[in-house]
Amino acid sequence: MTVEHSALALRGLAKRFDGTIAVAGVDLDVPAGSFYGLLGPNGAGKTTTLSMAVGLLRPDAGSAWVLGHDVWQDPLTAKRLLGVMPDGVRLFDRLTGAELLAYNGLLRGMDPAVVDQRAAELLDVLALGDAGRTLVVDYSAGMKKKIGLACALLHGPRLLVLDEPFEAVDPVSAALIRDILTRYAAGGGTVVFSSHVMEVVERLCSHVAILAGGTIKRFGTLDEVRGERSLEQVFVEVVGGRTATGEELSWLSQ
Ligand SMILES: Nc1ncnc2c1ncn2[C@@H]1O[C@H](COP(=O)(O)OP(=O)(O)OP(=O)(O)O)[C@@H](O)[C@H]1O
Repeated sequence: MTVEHSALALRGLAKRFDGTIAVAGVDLDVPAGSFYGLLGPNGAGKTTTLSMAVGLLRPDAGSAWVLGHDVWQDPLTAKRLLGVMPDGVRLFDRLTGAELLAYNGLLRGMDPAVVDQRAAELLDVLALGDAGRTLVVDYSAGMKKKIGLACALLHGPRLLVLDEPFEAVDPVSAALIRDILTRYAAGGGTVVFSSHVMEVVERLCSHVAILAGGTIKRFGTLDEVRGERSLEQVFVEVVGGRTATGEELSWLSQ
């Protein structure tokens, strides 16, 4: 697949922090219209890869393109097409949800009337309308994920990149986020998200990549990657999980 035909294309992305190689040369093509899950254990390099892919962290080497636009050479065009929910949801959190959405929309140069209308709809659909004057800093973890998603969706991006959107989210909010993402993808949008949760990835994704030790170990459609097995089995095999022998921690038995 060529860079022009992918919603997101990564070539040779690499990043080192002091002595640690966080990402060791990632190539990936995310087809337009796909729902792409990036799986990996803690420390695999998911956040670092996605941050470089969306223009938040400058790579040591490599390039990223959003719908054919180079994220680092032409960031304005790429970022217009892109909605991002970063890890840890770095938000301006001394604002209410409505204020935060207004701030985001106006920063993007959107018409204030459109921002107001979309913000009200997003707050309503994401069940954040009742939060009223509550500041985002006082939101629960799940509410912060939802307002982060609302900020990412506000300008109607063609590609959504979400870092751990389901982490620390209760089942009701998770179902809501899933529904919104499914609708977004059905409407022609492309979603890339990182996760440790196999069940969510298996349920939602058309494509999956497994990242470990800073490189992509497997990628393809969900069926190509898991074959006859469960995604969890493939993941554990690829990542090299440790199996308990039963002899450790014997002092835990009464
Ligand atoms: N700012 C930083 N400074 C130093 N080391 C970092 C920094 N960011 C990430 N690393 C290191 O790079 C590696 C990859 O981290 P990264 O956060 O990308 O992994 P991850 O797959 O997102 O992990 P998790 O699932 O735990 O969030 C880790 O070894 C991490 O300690």
